[in-house]
Amino acid sequence: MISATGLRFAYGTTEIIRDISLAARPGRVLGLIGPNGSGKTTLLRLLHGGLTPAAGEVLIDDTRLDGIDRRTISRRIAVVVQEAGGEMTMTAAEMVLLGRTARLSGFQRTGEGDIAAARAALQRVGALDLAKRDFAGLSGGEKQRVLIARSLAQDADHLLLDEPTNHLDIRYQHEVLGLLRGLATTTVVVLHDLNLAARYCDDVVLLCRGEVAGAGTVDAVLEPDLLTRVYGIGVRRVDDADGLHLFFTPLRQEVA
Ligand SMILES: Nc1ncnc2c1ncn2[C@@H]1O[C@H](COP(=O)(O)OP(=O)(O)OP(=O)(O)O)[C@@H](O)[C@H]1O
Repeated sequence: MISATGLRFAYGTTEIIRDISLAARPGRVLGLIGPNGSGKTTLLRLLHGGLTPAAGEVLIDDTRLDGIDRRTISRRIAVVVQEAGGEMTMTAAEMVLLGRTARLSGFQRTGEGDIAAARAALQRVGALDLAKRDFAGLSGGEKQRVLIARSLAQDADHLLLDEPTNHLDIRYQHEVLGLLRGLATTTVVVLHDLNLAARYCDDVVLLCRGEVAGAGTVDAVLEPDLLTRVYGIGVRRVDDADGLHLFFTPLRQEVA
């Protein structure tokens, strides 16, 4: 479980996160949604210790995050962030193996079991055929799947992902999010696509200018009036046997 209470964070004098509290539970997917610049990435970084809050606290299974050493954090929390991996010279399989390294202690080296786990993770994201390819030479979507495989190989009990569907084609968007949905981990995912959030998240936190504009189940938060207020776009919602679906229409602009 990941819980945060009264989080505040500022870049310089500009407060970006204003008194945010949330709870993410094992076996559930919590979506962080909200307009550009509303603070989703900043909040995600606060949740894995990439940034330190000015106030408030983050608990990982009842232990304060700032009291857990870096090594334990990197074993227990797997993170998939935007543009990770850079131009490092390694194969896709080696990139995924890095997820296993986080689990090893001291002078332990990766062994047969780690290689098998890395292969299994690549297979789960449909990327086993990329194993021997140079990571830097992969397409954006291929890299993204390899990085998700790395986080799965880590076998952490907490999984945080920043826009994991970025660069993925429509099939892999659904496959990857469907895969996340089936995990026993505590999963927190930043998503822009509200229909994907509707389908694959259990709960969502809707951010607006660094504050929580709505939090709860997908059904409760993805309400047209609230979404129109936060995003400034017309929203129509249709609920059917397949779940809830949102349709968007630009609001008419008043021209001065
Ligand atoms: N390193 C930084 N220094 C100064 N301001 C920053 C920095 N990183 C982010 N910000 C600002 O903090 C605010 C929140 O950014 P953040 O990336 O958390 O938003 P977001 O909701 O993830 O946005 P997006 O949907 O566009 O990815 C934005 O106004 C952004 O310009």
